Amino acid sequence: MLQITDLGYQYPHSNKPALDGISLSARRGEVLGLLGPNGAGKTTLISHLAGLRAIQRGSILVDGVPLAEMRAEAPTRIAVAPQEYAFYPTLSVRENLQCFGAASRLGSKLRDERIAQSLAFAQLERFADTRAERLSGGLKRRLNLAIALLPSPALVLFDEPTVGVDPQSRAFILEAVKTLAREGTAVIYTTHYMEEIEAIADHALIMDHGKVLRDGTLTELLAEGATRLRLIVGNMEATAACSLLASLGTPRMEGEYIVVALNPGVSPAAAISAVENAGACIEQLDYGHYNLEHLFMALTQRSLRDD
Ligand SMILES: Nc1ncnc2c1ncn2[C@@H]1O[C@H](COP(=O)(O)OP(=O)(O)OP(=O)(O)O)[C@@H](O)[C@H]1O
Repeated sequence: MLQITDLGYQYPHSNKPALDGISLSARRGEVLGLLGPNGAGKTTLISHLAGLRAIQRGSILVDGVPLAEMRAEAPTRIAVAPQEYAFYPTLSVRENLQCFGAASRLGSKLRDERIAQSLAFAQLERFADTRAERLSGGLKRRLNLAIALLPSPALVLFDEPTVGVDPQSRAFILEAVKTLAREGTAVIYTTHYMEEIEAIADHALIMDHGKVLRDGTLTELLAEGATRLRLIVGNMEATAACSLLASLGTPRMEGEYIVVALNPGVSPAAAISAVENAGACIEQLDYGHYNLEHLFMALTQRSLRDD
């Protein structure tokens, strides 16, 4: 549905690109999770899709048609549910939807139908006559969602939609996003919360410094983590053990532990033998597979939430 190829973008007066050759595709019926620490380039990417930036390098195609052309013909096919509240605070929920419905150029009959459907989807019927500014944080996010869905977009971009919402609304939003994809919409979902990606994404893309570091189905990405060995060695300096293990995987220190992501085909037994054959003893050991957080940290050397 959406094909981005080699997208590059550099802000004026900046000395490095915010996007540096991003390629990705999003499909109908699927959630693409976009993960990246602060400054990775997520917002710059989304603002391209929202039509707010002219393409400097590369291409964005929607069903084979260049984005700018598609936007001119059907401006409401792509919707953005932004991070910030995007509604009129002094209008009621229904008035907001009427207002955005008119702006989307929906005919009056279709508009009423879509308002009713969006209210129902976001479960805001009870609050239809409440002024938007009186809603709780979670309900405000749901109003953002209802507004984004009003024109039945084919692609919806969510920019960290659960930041600062209560757990109940968060669960509701995640379920709504999944339902949306199941009903055939293409969804791109950016977040700092790894567990949200694990809960709802079909594909995930990890980006940093304007580049894609990994792209794959969730199963592929989690399998890629290879075996992760965590150990404490005795009779040998940890730095020496790390140098020894560097031929079998990627070691790093995590507190008193050495954590090694083993290279493909290297068994935990081989790593243990290597350490023991060099005269060290293993004082503590456990091993398992990466979760998305481990993979993310191994790729970016950063935590998602170190901001
Ligand atoms: N208006 C701007 N002018 C110059 N540089 C900018 C501007 N906006 C963003 N940048 C830079 O572009 C890079 C990508 O920023 P962007 O906001 O797209 O990242 P992000 O992944 O959305 O981060 P966050 O999670 O903090 O929203 C960063 O290095 C940032 O400093």
